[in-house]
Order: sequence, then structure tokens, then C-alpha cells
Amino acid sequence: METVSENACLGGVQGVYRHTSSATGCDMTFGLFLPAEAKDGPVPVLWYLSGLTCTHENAMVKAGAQGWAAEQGIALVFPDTSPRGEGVADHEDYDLGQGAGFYVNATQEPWAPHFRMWDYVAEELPALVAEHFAIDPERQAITGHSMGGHGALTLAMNLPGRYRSVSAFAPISNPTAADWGRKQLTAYLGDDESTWAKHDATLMMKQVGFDGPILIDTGTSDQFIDLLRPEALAAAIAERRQQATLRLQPGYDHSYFFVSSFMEDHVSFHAEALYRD
Ligand SMILES: N[C@@H](CCC(=O)N[C@@H](CS)C(=O)NCC(=O)O)C(=O)O
Repeated sequence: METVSENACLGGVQGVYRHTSSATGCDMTFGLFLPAEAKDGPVPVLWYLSGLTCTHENAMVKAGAQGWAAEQGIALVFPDTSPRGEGVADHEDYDLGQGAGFYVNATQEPWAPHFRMWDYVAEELPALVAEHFAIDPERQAITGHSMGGHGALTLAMNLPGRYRSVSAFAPISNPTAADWGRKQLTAYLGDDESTWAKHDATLMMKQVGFDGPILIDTGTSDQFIDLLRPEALAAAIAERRQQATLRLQPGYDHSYFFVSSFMEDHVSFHAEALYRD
């Protein structure tokens, strides 16, 4: 693993690291914020999965998460959203290919050789981070924005016991029923929709739910709200009587101004679960 940069930040360190990934078969870059407490021993960790067109960098510089994480003594991991590089398949559309991994393991050509973001975020990166940094693997939580909110919710429901809490900002909530979803799931996983179900938060909510607290915020002025389908996930949550807080925030759009506006609430929400014994 190679250190790209390390900057003192709020008493801790904001690092960027690069490594050769066996999951994606290419070099991957991620951001990691370690609070001051990590100098004394392992700290809880909050994963932040980003949305379409993002790298590890967008949330790291625009979400305003480090201040709240420093206050709570929590580490933050910012993975990239897809494999990248010259030998990696891509598409001219912004919502397919590089920058749009959708947190799945692709089975279809030309994506299958590298687009294995599920394995990368669920298995490889957690092991790497725990090996090299003062992270407590027993205290993990996950959040994300848009496509990353979809990733956070589906990982949390598919890996019971892994994350103590899950939250999301404007998550893609029902991708099997929206153009942010059907297009990518068809490309990456093929036409057999039975392979899509584990990657749909609404379907997973109906089938298994989540054994812990959930917090979801979406802006009422989100320009993509028809693609996000928060109402479908809300109905599934109500049907299941799942512990959850869903909020529609008046006037907020899809941008990082929205994400940063509610970041304090999300970090505090996760801190409560992460510090509960
Ligand atoms: N570029 C796309 C929108 C993509 C987009 O809004 N991406 C969100 C996540 S889904 C984002 O975080 N963009 C990067 C940023 O704001 O830093 C469009 O114009 O339709």
C-alpha cells in the first residue's frame, strides 16, 4: 500500500492511500480520516460510499464529515466508486462504467473482469484498513450518498452483524424500478432480474430488513427524486415496521450542500450505535 498524501486534520490525519486490489484487478485509491484517538488505540469506523461520477475525493473535501467524526472519535473511510484505468472498461454515459460501479460484482462483459465493487467494499478494503490502521472491526457503521446510499443500505441488509447502524443521503432506494438502476443492473448483472434483488434496498427491506437503526434524509427539491424513489423504501419500511427515521428535507437538492447540511446528524446517529456496548 502506498501513501498518496497525509495531512494533519482536526487533531487527526486525513490520508489518501493507493493499493493494488485483487477484487477489482487494478489500482484503487481511498481516503481515510483517523481522529486523534486513533493514536492511542483502535477507533470505530464509519464507511462513506459516494455517488455517480465521484471518486474517493468528493465527499472527503465536500461533505464536512471530518469535524463531526473528530468530535466523536470516529474514523471515516471514503472508497472510490469503481475500478479505474486504461485497461478497465468504460462507457460514454456518466452513469455507467468508471465512476458508476453501483456496488455490485459484475457478471457480464465487458464489466466482469474489474467491476467487483461489492467484494471490494465488503471484503477487501475492510481487511486492508483493519490490517494497516487503528480501526475496531467490531464497531463499524455505513452511510452513503445517492448510488452510495444504495450501496450502504444493500450492504447493511446483506451482511447482518457487520454494521451497527446504516444511514443514507438521498439514496437510490428502488433501483430495479428506476432508470438509475435498471440500466446498470442490466449491464452489470444481465437480464435475469432474480440476480438484482439483493441490490435493491426496497426489496431487501421487504425480505430481510436491518437489525439496527436506520436514518435516511432526502431533499424535497432533489432534482433526481423520481429516480431515487424514497416513497418505495418508505412503504417497505412501514410494512415491515422496521426501526427507522426517514426525513424529507424541505428545499434541499441532491448536492453536497445538502449532504453537508445533515452530516452532523448522521455522524451523531452512528456514534450512538458505535459506542453502545
Ligand atoms: N452529472 C450528473 C449528476 C451526477 C451527480 O449528481 N452525482 C452526485 C452523486 S449521484 C455527486 O455527488 N456528484 C459529484 C459532486 O457533487 O461532487 C448529471 O448532471 O446528471
